[in-house]
Amino acid sequence: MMKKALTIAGSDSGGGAGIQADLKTFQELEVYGMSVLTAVTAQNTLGVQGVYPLPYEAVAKQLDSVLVDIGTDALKTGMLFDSEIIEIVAEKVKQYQLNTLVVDPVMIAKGGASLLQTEAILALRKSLLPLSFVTTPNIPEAEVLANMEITSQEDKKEAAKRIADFGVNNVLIKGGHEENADIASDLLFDGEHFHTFTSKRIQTENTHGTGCTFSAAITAELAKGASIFDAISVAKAFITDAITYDLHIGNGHGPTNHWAYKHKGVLDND
Ligand SMILES: Nc1ncnc2c1ncn2[C@@H]1O[C@H](COP(=O)(O)OP(=O)(O)OP(=O)(O)O)[C@@H](O)[C@H]1O
Ligand SMILES: Cc1ncc(COP(=O)(O)O)c(N)n1
Repeated sequence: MMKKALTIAGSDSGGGAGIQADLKTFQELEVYGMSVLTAVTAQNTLGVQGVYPLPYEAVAKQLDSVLVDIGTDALKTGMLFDSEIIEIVAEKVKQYQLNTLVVDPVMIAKGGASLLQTEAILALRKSLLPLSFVTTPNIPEAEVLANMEITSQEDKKEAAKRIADFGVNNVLIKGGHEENADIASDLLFDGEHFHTFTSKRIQTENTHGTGCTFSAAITAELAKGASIFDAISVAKAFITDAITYDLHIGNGHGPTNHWAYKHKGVLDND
């Protein structure tokens, strides 16, 4: 039977990040994709022109509709906007006993627009992280969650441990923002050991939606029953291909190519 994955996130009208990136990734990795919208953004490759949160009732109702009838094998969160939405999601995760929760703690879009109110950090730490199987902060997000600066590999390890202390089983700190490195290296702390997942760093402006796509790929693989290690390995290959075959769409930071992982052969022959 086809496995199911749910994303709880914001809409990116430009199609590169948010709900749209998640559903494209679920489709490519062959799981049945479902979505609960938290907010609509007016967004393109140049930035975010508007943010419109949905009524709280709409978020709760979408969750009930999906979970009462269809259920899910894994779920992820992206843009959650404020603490009230975080509390609703946490309640529903408990109510429906959902164990395979991936929290991508989206805070700020590339151009600087806020996708999470500052007051919501506490709710993220106290209510959602303790219910999570894995969280995938980038470096600035890890700094906020762990309440420390990260300037070295040792700092990264310390931040991962501090975030794990909130009660999340696996912490994966992504290295996409280490722009001076010649590799893109992500650090996993599984509560006991550290592992790194590394690829070459690709020189491109077209990295809109990398974080969303990466966490969606992890979610899809977990839904299919993969271990955390195998899920991250596939997701790393998926995002590396998606960035390698980036799309030159729009006039700013273009999106990645969700099609590339499974269709490299066709793209190479183009
Ligand atoms: N230029 C790059 N070359 C190769 N891999 C990259 C590059 N940029 C990011 N990645 C990889 O993409 C994944 C997402 O990481 P990143 O740190 O960019 O997430 P993010 O900051 O949440 O995304 P965004 O920058 O889109 O908000 C990670 O596996 C990271 O290593
Ligand atoms: C609706 C929405 N959600 C999330 C992101 C962050 O995207 P990313 O960190 O993957 O670039 C975004 N730009 N828009």
